[in-house]
Amino acid sequence: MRTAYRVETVRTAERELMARLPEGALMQRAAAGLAAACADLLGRVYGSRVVLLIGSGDNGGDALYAGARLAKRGAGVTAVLLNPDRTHPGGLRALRRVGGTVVPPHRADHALQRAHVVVDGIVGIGGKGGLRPDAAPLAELAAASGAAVVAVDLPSGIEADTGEVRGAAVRADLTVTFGTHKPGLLIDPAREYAGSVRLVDIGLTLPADPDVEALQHADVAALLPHPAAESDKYRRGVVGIAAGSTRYPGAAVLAVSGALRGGAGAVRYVGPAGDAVIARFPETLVSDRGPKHAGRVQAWVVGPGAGDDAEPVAEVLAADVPVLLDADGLRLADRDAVRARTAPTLMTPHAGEAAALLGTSREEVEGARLTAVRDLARSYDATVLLKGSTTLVSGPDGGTVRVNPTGTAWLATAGSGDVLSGLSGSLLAAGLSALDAGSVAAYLHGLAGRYAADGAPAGAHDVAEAIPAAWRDIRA
Ligand SMILES: NC(=O)C1=CN([C@@H]2O[C@H](COP(=O)(O)OP(=O)(O)OC[C@H]3O[C@@H](n4cnc5c(N)ncnc54)[C@H](OP(=O)(O)O)[C@@H]3O)[C@@H](O)[C@H]2O)[C@@H](O)CC1
Ligand SMILES: [K+]
Repeated sequence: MRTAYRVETVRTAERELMARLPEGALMQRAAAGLAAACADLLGRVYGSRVVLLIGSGDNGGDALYAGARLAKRGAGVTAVLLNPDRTHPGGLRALRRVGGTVVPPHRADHALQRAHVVVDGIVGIGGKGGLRPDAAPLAELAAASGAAVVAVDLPSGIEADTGEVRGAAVRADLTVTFGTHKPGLLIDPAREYAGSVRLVDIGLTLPADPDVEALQHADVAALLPHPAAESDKYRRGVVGIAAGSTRYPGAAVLAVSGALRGGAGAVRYVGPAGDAVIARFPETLVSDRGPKHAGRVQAWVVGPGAGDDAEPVAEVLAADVPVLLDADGLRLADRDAVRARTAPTLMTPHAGEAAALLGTSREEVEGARLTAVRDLARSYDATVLLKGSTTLVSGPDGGTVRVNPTGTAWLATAGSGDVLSGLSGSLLAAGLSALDAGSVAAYLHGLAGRYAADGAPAGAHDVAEAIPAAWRDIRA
């Protein structure tokens, strides 16, 4: 599991550790890790040219000490001081002692143009808002220089706690972060600014519950349902799919295609697209009566391509089994009926649907995904999976939020959400909690999307067909 903690928690852990260590020890650990990462990037340190962008806090201190370590190994190091009077004094002394040079911001251009690596020590977890006017031009020069940009702790200008980007920010190729990931390094739009992320262990002791976590292969492998010897189809779970319409029969077919690959023992389809479903997947149990009379299921999926009929949504919400609400189902569901449910509910909106439910704009949701997913989960007392560039899953309490690490831009294709809802519903029927079903489905779906695309466009049905390969790889 990859975990991320917000700034307040990092600060507390930092204070506890600092009290037990000699002064400055923590910063030296950070600087050593940072210098090692820069050295790896440079390949050959001796004779290389490194430019440090230095703000007035400890983030700048880390960069200066790392610069001193590189200068000791023969790099030419130039520090650009944004605020000479408030520069970390020990770091500056260390750099000067080994021959590092210092220039003011208006003379940074020349050094930046010749740099191999630019180290962004403008601001770290002490920052608020986008870069200030004195720092923003340096970020632009760094981006234009062609040098590799290494962010110290996080790219300056992003919001560490939320992944928001509220103004100018540094675009890094590599971020060297200390003690723990910060939520902003895992969540878009900020994640895009971080490049690849390297974690340096500085010995922090962190609480059990992170703010954000990302499942890794081994976590998903442990959660995937596995049939026992005595399993029959009912014990493995039956998932009911109430989806599709005469206008959109394809949504039903795609949701069923996802459901068939999600571990449930059987898929029951209810709705007007039964003929299309049977033609493609003869193993489906098709019913032409409403969800209430369709027979027993262990979980329902309602909504993909369903049109305007609110009746099946209401019937499904009244069932005492886990329910997944997607697409039209989200629009047609009565909020109080969702809140009144005792069995788990999993809602799977994309940003536009989430915005409609929250009464805000799509841009607002995309810019503040972590806040949006938590707000929606609390407001509906449901688990919410917010689809998008970084898919997030929040439980009803808005506590630890899962971020999916396998997403790919190729998944932004028509019908891909229908496959995801069928897959998630199948995992719900197989007995996973709503949080696990949503995050495991997103993980498999993302991986399947990568396999299906393999560098070229792929349709939603290709993604569904690649799910078994993703599943096998995770279990391997
Ligand atoms: N935690 C740990 O365990 C460890 C932490 N360590 C390191 O310490 C870092 C935190 O250091 P920190 O607390 O000194 O704050 P930091 O990020 O340097 O920023 C403060 C300065 O930035 C300024 N500023 C603010 N907003 C700005 C903006 N938008 N644009 C431009 N400037 C802005 C602000 O200005 P002011 O408001 O004071 O005028 C103030 O001067 C942390 O990220 C890590 O690198 C490691 O050494 C060891 C282990
Ligand atoms: K930084």
